[in-house]
Amino acid sequence: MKSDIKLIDYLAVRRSIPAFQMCEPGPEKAEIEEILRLASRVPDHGKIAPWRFIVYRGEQRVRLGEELLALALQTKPDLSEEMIQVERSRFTRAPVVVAVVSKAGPHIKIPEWEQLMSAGALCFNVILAANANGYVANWLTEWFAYDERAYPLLGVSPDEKVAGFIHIGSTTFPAIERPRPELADTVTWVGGED
Ligand SMILES: Cc1cc2nc3c(=O)[nH]c(=O)nc-3n(C[C@H](O)[C@H](O)[C@H](O)COP(=O)(O)O)c2cc1C
Repeated sequence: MKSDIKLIDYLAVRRSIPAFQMCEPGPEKAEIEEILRLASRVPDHGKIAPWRFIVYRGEQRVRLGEELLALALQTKPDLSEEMIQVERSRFTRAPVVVAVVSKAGPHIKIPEWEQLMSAGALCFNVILAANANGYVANWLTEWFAYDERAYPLLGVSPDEKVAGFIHIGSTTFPAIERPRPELADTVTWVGGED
């Protein structure tokens, strides 16, 4: 169900819901397309779209969990039973997982850093667009975002980077407020302090 909360009220309370607190339903294909279309309206210096999406849905998420578990066992053969279940369920906690993949690289005009930041902004915009469509979301990376052995399984090329796996679904858990930084600790005023 689409949210009609006022933007300023939304921003005042916005929170992620952890992936392990998610459940069905997730967005259908047409809703996912709407979420990704809205999210793509992100600042992008040079209009080069240095990123792309991979959408993981359905039974393929089970396969991915098993393959990630096999990789995790290669690294640590004595994984506890609890961690085996954690690895297995990496892609099944949420009904839909969207990878935001950065294609940043050398460009005649646009610094690579700016291309990476656009991918980060895109991750957050996927969260906003999912929330606007009535779903909760969570931006995770986890070990396999940084392990190139996992890239072929995930459909990521060796010259790409994973900016985030955005988990999208529903929840029965309330969003609990968390501490936020004090402005005094994060803002430097240059003139006009009073
Ligand atoms: C780039 C990035 C990667 C993250 N990766 C993880 C992760 O792998 N595991 C985790 O528990 N949280 C991770 N987080 C934090 C979660 O997104 C967390 O739920 C979120 O920061 C909660 O804040 P919010 O409620 O204000 O959105 C990551 C955050 C960012 C920005």
